[in-house]
Amino acid sequence: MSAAPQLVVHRDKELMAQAAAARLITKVVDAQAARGHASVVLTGGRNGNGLLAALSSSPAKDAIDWSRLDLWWGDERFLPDGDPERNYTQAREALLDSVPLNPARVHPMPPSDGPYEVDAAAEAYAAELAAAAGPEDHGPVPTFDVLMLGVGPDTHVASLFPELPAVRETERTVVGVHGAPKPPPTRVTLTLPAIRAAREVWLLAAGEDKAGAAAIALSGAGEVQAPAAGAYGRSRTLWLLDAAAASQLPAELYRPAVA
Ligand SMILES: O=C(O)[C@H](O)[C@@H](O)[C@H](O)[C@H](O)COP(=O)(O)O
Repeated sequence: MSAAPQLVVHRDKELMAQAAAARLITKVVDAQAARGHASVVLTGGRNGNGLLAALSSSPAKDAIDWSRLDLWWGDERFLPDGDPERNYTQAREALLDSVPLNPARVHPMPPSDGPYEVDAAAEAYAAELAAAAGPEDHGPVPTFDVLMLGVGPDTHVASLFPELPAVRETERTVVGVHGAPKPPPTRVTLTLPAIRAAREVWLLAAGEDKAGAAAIALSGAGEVQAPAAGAYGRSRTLWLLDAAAASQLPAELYRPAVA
């Protein structure tokens, strides 16, 4: 488990998206220089897609060798392929369709109109992760360089919602979710053990509606009641917030600059 979470607070959500995109470019470029490739887990939602859109418009984006980038997803809404509400569809629109990725290295979670019902889809994705893991990895999941998570106002991350079965999973790396409080109700999600295989976990929280969730998750809440509290990386856990989302943090965690 990494040390205590690090916090970076930006002026507003637009700057947070731009700065997080720049941070991701640097992280991927460094990983590719060090290991010849990089592995990133994307997240859905406004903050996650905002980061991808900011990256798409960054003049530095082609410092990344897109052909040597592995992309995975932290969760997916279990909908038909191409559905505009799928995280994969939204990531393609925000960035992926405009960069020269190697399709063999892009790993969307299965859609609902494929060969699997949701629990089998989760098993299939777990098998894909296990097949990509090597002897140097920690369990049946590749060691992701960066795993990004949007944070819900109820402190959910990926599709791990407070008190529901998925957040309590300690063995499987991917599970199906039934009855999610955030529509659509049926989803596929990485579990906390899979999330914790990442070198770095970045939690994205911008907007007033995330202030309570950030305060709860960063003030010692348990992971079942506050899943974001259980999301940490092997070497780093980084919260990327804007001032609005940081507005309820205890002073010992974040002291706003005097205006
Ligand atoms: O499928 C999803 O909806 C996302 O993966 C979900 O985990 C999202 O990241 C959070 O709900 C935050 O979403 P916002 O950034 O839109 O608040």
